[in-house]
Amino acid sequence: MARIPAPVAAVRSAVSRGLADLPAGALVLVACSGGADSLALAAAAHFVLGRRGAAGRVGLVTVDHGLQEGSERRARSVAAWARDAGFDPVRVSAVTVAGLPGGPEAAARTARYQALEAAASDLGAAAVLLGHTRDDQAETVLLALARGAGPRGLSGMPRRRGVFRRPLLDVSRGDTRKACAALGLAPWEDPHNTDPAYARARVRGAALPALVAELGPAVVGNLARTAALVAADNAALDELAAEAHERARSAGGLSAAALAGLPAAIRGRVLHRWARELGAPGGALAYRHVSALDALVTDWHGQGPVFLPAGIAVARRGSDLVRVVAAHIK
Ligand SMILES: Nc1ncnc2c1ncn2[C@@H]1O[C@H](COP(=O)(O)OP(=O)(O)OP(=O)(O)O)[C@@H](O)[C@H]1O
Repeated sequence: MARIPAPVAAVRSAVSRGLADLPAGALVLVACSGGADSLALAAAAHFVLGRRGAAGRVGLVTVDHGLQEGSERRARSVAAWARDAGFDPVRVSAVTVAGLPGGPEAAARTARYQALEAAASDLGAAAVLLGHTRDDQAETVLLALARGAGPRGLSGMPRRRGVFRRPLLDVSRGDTRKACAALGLAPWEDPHNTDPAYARARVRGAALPALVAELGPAVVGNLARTAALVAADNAALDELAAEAHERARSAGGLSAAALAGLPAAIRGRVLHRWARELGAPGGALAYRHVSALDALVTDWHGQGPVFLPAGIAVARRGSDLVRVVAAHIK
């Protein structure tokens, strides 16, 4: 029997581990752009679930963002390959990106995840697989470090969230490419991946290779491992903060005395949670907002209210932090 090339085996075993808990007969969808990562993922999911016989069901969804010349053709050709290869069901989801908030990259991502979630729910899928690799995770961590993101950003992409799973977070991009080559699959090259207009493309093309050249190839895996370690710490601190938040509630808002006794890492999280609860949107709530709230607790000298995004104001009244409306601000 011919030996299975090592990169093919690496991708298959990662997928097999990532799907081990799924019940027999559950439908798994692969989110496939046609790029090397998700093509290798699709081939591996097909193999792994195929071995389960009638108990393994694997479909494929490809999203047409309609942003690039030829995107419809690409989506059709990924779908045609999938049907030939035996994926069932196969769906092309066309989305409208214009009008969604954020830059073009963020808007495309939002539209894509919505379409994938909708496909999972229409088709009754138990999981949607994404092809993010160890290299993608390392890039995410580096970008998060560079913009001063806290532990939430440094946690990188989760292995699972809702219906989504990322079974390739321990597999290198080199291996997904080699797996495609070994299987005779010709991946689509996304021009955005090398377009220097995108920060991620510059990290991929220049920043991370420079770190690897200076510090050695282990940097990529080490950055990805940092994400996993920080994610575990962060989850534990979030849980402690949720409990501390309940204890710090007072009739009017939050008790400054209860907050003052907390470690800074927990206090900051409680203040962040409370600001979200008051209606401040997560994306707009920044470090400086939470720091200003914190100063109402730890550096109280009669300062005025703190203004949060979405027109929310918080002031200290006696020993409490309370939400105030503009008319009551003195
Ligand atoms: N147009 C699309 N249709 C379906 N799934 C997509 C699409 N674009 C991205 N995805 C999913 O999101 C994952 C991450 O995509 P992204 O473009 O950020 O990274 P990538 O490393 O270039 O992935 P790939 O090599 O698979 O294109 C992909 O691996 C795939 O699972």
